[in-house]
Amino acid sequence: MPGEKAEDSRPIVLIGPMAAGKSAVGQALAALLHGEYLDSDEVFVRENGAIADYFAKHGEDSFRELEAEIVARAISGQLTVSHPEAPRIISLGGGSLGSATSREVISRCHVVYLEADLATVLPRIARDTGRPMLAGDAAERWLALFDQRRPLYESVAQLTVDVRHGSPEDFALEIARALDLPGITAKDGRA
Ligand SMILES: Nc1ncnc2c1ncn2[C@@H]1O[C@H](COP(=O)(O)OP(=O)(O)O)[C@@H](O)[C@H]1O
Ligand SMILES: O=C(O)C1=C[C@@H](OP(=O)(O)O)[C@@H](O)[C@H](O)C1
Ligand SMILES: [Mg+2]
Repeated sequence: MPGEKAEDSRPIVLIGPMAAGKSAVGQALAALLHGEYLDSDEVFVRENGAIADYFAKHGEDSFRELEAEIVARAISGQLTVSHPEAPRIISLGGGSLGSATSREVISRCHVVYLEADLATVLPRIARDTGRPMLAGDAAERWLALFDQRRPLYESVAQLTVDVRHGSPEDFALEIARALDLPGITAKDGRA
């Protein structure tokens, strides 16, 4: 019908560096859209225990293999428990795009890159947050990994959101509007 937005069942996938807010924004977006929220790290922990413990026992390569399998299962709908037509919002771990398979798998989704900087994430990573990739000098590690991974984020992003100033709810609304999702108006978020 004229003026009506077409249904679009592609999942919305949030990517970006550690502590940018992928999980927080993903949850806010799922709440806004009455959709299902999935988080690759949460699935990993449910199935394998704490990420830091897993790294210590089995190493990063083994973590990445399992992470890529989880991403594939999440995108394909194998982990979905809600109504098949409910919007799906999937937050990925910051290092998941190192996998070429995962980059390929998410190319069929709305891919939203949460772009942050060190000043924004510093208060969030200053204490131990259970992220083994930030062991040692967390700020230095974050910057080095961001430098290395930024081209990957940029290469797959269909929408980039600057998350330096605002709340997860602000960014959720910004994403919903930018993707022109059914049920969202420019004014207040819901049709
Ligand atoms: N926009 C925001 N403003 C304030 N705090 C935030 C914001 N986004 C995330 N946070 C907080 O920062 C921390 C890291 O966020 P998280 O969503 O886990 O990041 P990611 O999943 O990208 O690693 C959490 O404690 C979260 O509540
Ligand atoms: O960037 C990374 O290599 C990692 C990011 C983490 O997820 P967040 O980006 O949600 O912190 C988690 O997957 C793991 O600790 C490794
Ligand atoms: Mg997260």
